Amino acid sequence: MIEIKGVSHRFGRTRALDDVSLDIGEGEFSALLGPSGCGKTTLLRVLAGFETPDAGKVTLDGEDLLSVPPHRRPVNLMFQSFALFPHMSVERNVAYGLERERLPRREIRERVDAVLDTVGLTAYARRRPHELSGGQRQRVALARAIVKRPRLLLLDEPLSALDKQVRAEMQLELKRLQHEVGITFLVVTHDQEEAMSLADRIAVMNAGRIEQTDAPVTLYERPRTAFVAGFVGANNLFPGPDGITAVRPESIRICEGDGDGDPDAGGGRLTGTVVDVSFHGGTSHLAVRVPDLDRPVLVAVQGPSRVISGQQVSLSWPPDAAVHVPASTPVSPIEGEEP
Ligand SMILES: Nc1ncnc2c1ncn2[C@@H]1O[C@H](COP(=O)(O)OP(=O)(O)OP(=O)(O)O)[C@@H](O)[C@H]1O
Repeated sequence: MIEIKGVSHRFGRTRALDDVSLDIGEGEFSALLGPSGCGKTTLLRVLAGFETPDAGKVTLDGEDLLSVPPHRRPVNLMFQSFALFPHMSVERNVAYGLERERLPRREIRERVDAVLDTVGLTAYARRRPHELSGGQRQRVALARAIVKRPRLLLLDEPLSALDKQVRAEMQLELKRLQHEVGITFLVVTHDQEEAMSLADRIAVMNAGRIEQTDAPVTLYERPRTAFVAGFVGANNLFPGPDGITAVRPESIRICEGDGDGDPDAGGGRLTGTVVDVSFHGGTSHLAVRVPDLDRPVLVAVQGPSRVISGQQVSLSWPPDAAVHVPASTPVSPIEGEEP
């Protein structure tokens, strides 16, 4: 549906977008994932029409989108801050965009009622934003974005203002909604767990570039760059002569002592000292300091850990647990500057 091809954009010497290409299919739930400042918001702004890129093309169903003014694009951007009108009731907030389009009153009424029902806010239609919880305000913002029936809904860090529990609820809600309304969603987040739980496909961005676009499981199991391996989920990155070997914490077996005779060894083996153990309910996380490695090795085990801090342990993993990625040269988003 949407094709982004070779889009680049600079702010002064900052390369906010550097030759970005991405296809988004109809009805897909995609995510742009990357650290702060990597260009995610700039790409959304390009799609919404608030920024004109220096180079590249964007098409919607094969037609140029960049020459279409923002208010004529079938694209809606939902902001981080929700930007609700404080003096208007929930239903007026939701109706506002349709009133501006001068739609017949009856149609506005019907569409607003239907969308409030979809987001579960019918009982709150007369309230003002300050009389709502954070999660409810989030739903109003969503209702307002969906009621206009855009082809593409862009969501910039949609859940960042919510506390952890409401966030988890709203993640489920967002997925259900997307399914129900059949609108194509593109969400921006710097939270990899959120991207993994929401999206069918994730584009991982780093310094203005997309490093890999894949389904969450593929990104996790087959990262193609060291950045993706380190950013998507916890990982151990071991430098080697011809690249980096990435081994997930849950793939590492831990044995007390030097581990002689461990039948699983074959991928790799290291010995070290446990420096931290933390219990997370279903799993425990251990940090093991290994001579010659800058960072402790992370190990995840099921349930409580039998091993305690200060103990000598051996770590091993089977050959198929190791993913080899090229040692990427770090890139700087600032033109001409050393990273
Ligand atoms: N209007 C602007 N003028 C100058 N530089 C800008 C402007 N907007 C963004 N930038 C720079 O462009 C780069 C990309 O910014 P962008 O807002 O797209 O990042 P982001 O990935 O959305 O970050 P965050 O997660 O922190 O919102 C950053 O280095 C930022 O400082």
